[in-house]
Amino acid sequence: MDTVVVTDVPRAPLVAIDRLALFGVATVHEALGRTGFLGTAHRPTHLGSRIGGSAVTALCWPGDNLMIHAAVEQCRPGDVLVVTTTSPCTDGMFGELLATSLQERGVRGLVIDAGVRDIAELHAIGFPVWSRAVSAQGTVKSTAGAVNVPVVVGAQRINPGDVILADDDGVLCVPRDDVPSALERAHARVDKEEATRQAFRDGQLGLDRYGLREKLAALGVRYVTAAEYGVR
Ligand SMILES: O=C([O-])CC(=O)C(=O)O
Ligand SMILES: [Mg+2]
Repeated sequence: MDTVVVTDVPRAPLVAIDRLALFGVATVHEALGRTGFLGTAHRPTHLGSRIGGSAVTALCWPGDNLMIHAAVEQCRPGDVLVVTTTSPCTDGMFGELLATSLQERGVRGLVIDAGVRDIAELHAIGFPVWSRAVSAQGTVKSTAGAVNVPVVVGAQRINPGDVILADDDGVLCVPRDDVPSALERAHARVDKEEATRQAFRDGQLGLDRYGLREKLAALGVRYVTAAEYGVR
């Protein structure tokens, strides 16, 4: 591993990130052809939070948060810190003190492929975290790692400067170059969903709206009465 701290990573424009974040994780994931989702392991400490920001990455040794401290210095307003470890770890590598430091730098939240602690205090200061675990287990500050190198979290490779979206549905990575097309496609999807929502309110069924009756027939699904099926 290169033990480096990479500075001055390019970011997407904040106005574009903010617009994308409003759509939410599920919509942007669908708009991108169902890509970018980190998986189900990262759960929010604060239900109801929805954030978007540019990734600053920290690659740490398990049980060692030295590189989180190094990463804090690289954070700018509108960033999201993404922390992972060189081997699996659930220790509470991050808590309210680090969150206070990140908040002071305008960071919007943390995604950590390890544990977090001080949950009550994180709630009190309003700093949202998506983590693999909650754990009081403390850590040391001893081993060199890296800041702002590409990392893999869950199923995704995250490059520093990629856009991270996070809400109650989980965490999504949008490659920085894909932000303009993601915005366009998310808009189109929202318009389509609004038309579908109205149709459902008006009583139309998904079976008819999506042409699924024909699909069921083609798949050989038969309709039988309860009596025919032997239901009393
Ligand atoms: O200090 C640590 O190692 C983690 C923590 O609890 C905090 O940031 O408040
Ligand atoms: Mg603490």
